[in-house]
Amino acid sequence: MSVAQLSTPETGVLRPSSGKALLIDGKRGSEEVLAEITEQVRGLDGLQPGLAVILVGADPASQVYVGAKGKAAKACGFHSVQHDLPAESTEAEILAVIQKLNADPKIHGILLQLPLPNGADATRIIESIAPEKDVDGLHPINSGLLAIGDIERALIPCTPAGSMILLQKAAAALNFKLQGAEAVVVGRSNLVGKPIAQLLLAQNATVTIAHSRTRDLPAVVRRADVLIAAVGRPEMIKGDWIKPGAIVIDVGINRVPATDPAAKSKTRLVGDVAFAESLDTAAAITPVPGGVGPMTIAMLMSNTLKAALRISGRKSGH
Ligand SMILES: Nc1nc2c(c(=O)[nH]1)N[C@@H](CN(C=O)c1ccc(C(=O)N[C@@H](CCC(=O)O)C(=O)O)cc1)CN2
Repeated sequence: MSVAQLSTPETGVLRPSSGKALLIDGKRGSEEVLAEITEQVRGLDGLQPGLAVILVGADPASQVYVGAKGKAAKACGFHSVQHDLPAESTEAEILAVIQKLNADPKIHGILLQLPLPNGADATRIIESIAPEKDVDGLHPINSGLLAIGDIERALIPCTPAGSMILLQKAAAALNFKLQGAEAVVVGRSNLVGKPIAQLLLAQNATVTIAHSRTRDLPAVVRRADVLIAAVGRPEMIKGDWIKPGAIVIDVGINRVPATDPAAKSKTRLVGDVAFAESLDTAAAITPVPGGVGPMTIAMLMSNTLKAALRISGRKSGH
């Protein structure tokens, strides 16, 4: 099924030709966000938002994502820089780059692409980023603001922020109330699971965070009016786990071998949810690719603009 063919200009929520779930179009959602940012930047007299992305090592997927971030930044009219560091860089070397960027008045947003090579821990490096330039929203100051519900002041991690926009679009299209809804988040990462749980709480949803040690995960998922799948395991959540009428936001982006031997690529992307199996049960679902992924990059631009406006004193915050 081709998502592009099914696009409806009004909502960005698409009706597929088979099954009954609406498809939530993240590509379209991201284009809307990026167009709005580009427009705002044109009107910023004498202020050019600046984004710096640090890539340590040469992971091919990370190289693609970092490249896409730079391209989006330039398309929005931002000043964009990329720092490529060797995989064997020491923590002190990465910290030295961050210190320079913290002090650089042309840079308003700093992002360390994750994961670091060889599973290295990024905690101390992230903590060295000036909180007002932490456009990934991972510094403890920003996660703390989110945890206390101060969403206005926090810089919010990009994937959760983008997921919430798609969820709200689907809820509006279905006349579905998030307030009081049972939301289940599968995955407890600092990048996605925990922040998205906080954002759902802020919408007055009743939130459960499930994870690899959760007892009877299928039963927990079956309670979900809103399901956020962020486990990073290809198609782990089966169609018969989905509650009829649920809104499903699939954050997983997993590369698996292609099933069609005639396919151009030897691999294909799938989410954490068995998509085809879920179409008849869910009320709305994000596809992979073309769902949450593109929103991640759009929300990074949104955070960079927000940071630039605050740092330059044009908007309050922090
Ligand atoms: N510091 C960070 N590191 C990582 C983040 C992050 O938010 N901050 N998120 C992911 C990777 N990521 C951005 O960094 C990202 C992943 C996927 C996409 C995307 O648009 N995916 C497309 C498919 C692309 C493809 O063909 O491979 C889609 O889903 O349609 C954008 C950004 C981990 N690291």
